[in-house]
Amino acid sequence: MKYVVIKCGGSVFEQLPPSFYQDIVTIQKQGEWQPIIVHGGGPLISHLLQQTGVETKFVNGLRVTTNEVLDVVEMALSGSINKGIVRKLSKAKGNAIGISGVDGTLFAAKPVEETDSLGFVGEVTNVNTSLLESFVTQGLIPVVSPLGIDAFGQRYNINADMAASAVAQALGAKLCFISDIPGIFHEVNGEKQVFHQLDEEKIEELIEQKIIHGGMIPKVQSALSALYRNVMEVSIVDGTKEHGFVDFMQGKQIGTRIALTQEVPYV
Ligand SMILES: Nc1ncnc2c1ncn2[C@@H]1O[C@H](COP(=O)(O)OP(=O)(O)O)[C@@H](O)[C@H]1O
Ligand SMILES: CC(=O)N[C@@H](CCC(=O)OP(=O)(O)O)C(=O)O
Repeated sequence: MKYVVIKCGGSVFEQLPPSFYQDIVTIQKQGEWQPIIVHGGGPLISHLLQQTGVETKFVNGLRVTTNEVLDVVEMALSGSINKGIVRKLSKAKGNAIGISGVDGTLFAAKPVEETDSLGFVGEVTNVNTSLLESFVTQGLIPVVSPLGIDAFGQRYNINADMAASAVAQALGAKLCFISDIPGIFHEVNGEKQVFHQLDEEKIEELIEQKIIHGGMIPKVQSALSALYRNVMEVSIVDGTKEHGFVDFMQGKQIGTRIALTQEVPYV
């Protein structure tokens, strides 16, 4: 079975055309590629936290997550957003199942390395691929919210780009990040110029120059770790454009494609 993991960013939900969901259903029904959606929802989480008067802070694109924040993250991602996507796919005559990474230990998780100052921010240590495969075998499109769980039942908030990358790595899938920008760009004389292709060296340079910043940092890092481990193709695609996902599937030049120039050290 060939899989394509589609990561839908919270930044773009409101702007996605109905054709986006129809295209996913069409690809699934054609049968060659099985879509799996992993979604974010950062803006809704921030909005709800603001409404409840809880402070929210990001470090290198990752949200500092206390237990209080976790409650809101779970409610927003595994509730409202996850079920909203399932309904939209259903409206597009698709059959989807919405689950969180906690269900069936889809995402076994541990605290992210580097720092413990991020609180309950996790990274995926294992993906329960047989669970995903069993849904797909039944003709369902999995829609996954990025929370994980450890052996002690502790839940973690996982950046959705990192979660999508982990799924793509586990399945050897293609990976498509759907976001609200035309691709990774820099500004030249006030005009946005999109990089159509980037490799690991250029990405490092752009992060150092702060041209890549904020939420784009975990996205490019997730893209690179996917390419180092088993993922054949990664692009960042503009979800606001009609049929961007189909163009990606057809290998057209669209958004920013990330590709390695150096040899993959291991697969
Ligand atoms: N060089 C860059 N090119 C494009 N977007 C960038 C760049 N650097 C930072 N960004 C930011 O990254 C955002 C996309 O990441 P994020 O907010 O996490 O979105 P999503 O919810 O789609 O994952 C863009 O909206 C933009 O503000
Ligand atoms: C640890 C961490 O930062 N988790 C993210 C999870 C949601 C997410 O990644 O949403 P987007 O894809 O819309 O950015 C957060 O709390 O915002």
